Amino acid sequence: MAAPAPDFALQLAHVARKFGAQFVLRDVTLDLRPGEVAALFGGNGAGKTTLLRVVAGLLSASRGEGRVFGYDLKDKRSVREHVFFMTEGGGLYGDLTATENLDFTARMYGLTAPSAELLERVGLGAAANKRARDLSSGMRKRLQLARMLLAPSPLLLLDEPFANLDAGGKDAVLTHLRAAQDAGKTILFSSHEPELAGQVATRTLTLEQGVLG
Ligand SMILES: Nc1ncnc2c1ncn2[C@@H]1O[C@H](COP(=O)(O)OP(=O)(O)OP(=O)(O)O)[C@@H](O)[C@H]1O
Repeated sequence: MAAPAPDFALQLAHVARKFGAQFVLRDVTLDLRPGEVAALFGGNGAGKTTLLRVVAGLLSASRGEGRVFGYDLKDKRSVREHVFFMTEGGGLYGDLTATENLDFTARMYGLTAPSAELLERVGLGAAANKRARDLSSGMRKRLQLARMLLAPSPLLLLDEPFANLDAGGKDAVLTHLRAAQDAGKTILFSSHEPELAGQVATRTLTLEQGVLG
């Protein structure tokens, strides 16, 4: 691959990933420019989460190359510094309360503790003192959304951000994704909900047979 090209938020060239003998990703090539919002579709087991994990620096590619803001995917430390990866449970500490989880996230990024208003913004004001493990699945998703609002990372990777949310939660995700888009962030998110995803995505991608179309 050519020299780092930081005018791209993400570049993937012929990325493959296998588990055992099975190739889940066969040949994924993708360029995302800063500010693009890409929705990633594909049936169950198509490899969406696997692709997000490769981009997040959590899984290595079996073949191919990629860069995040010019940093080689193999330079996992630099990649992780530029990426926020939102999954339902990832990055949450079950024993800590919602407030403590956000304080921890803020410290991780070298920020001061966020105000209680942040939890209000995602509809979790009443659950501030509940431990993460005692939150419902949708409430954990909202807590993840609050973590995303804190993260200074320029590339946001979101695994099914609309799943397990009620109508208000889905609206909150849309609102905050639009705000992140307005702030110039690049976003790649997987979804099974084309109607919702289409309200924010500037691009749609589909994974099928390990190839991106
Ligand atoms: N760590 C792993 N070890 C072995 N196989 C794995 C591993 N992670 C994922 N897979 C397999 O890779 C395939 C793709 O899984 P992945 O979770 O990426 O799909 P997905 O598109 O996100 O699916 P869904 O829409 O159902 O969430 C599946 O067959 C899955 O079993």
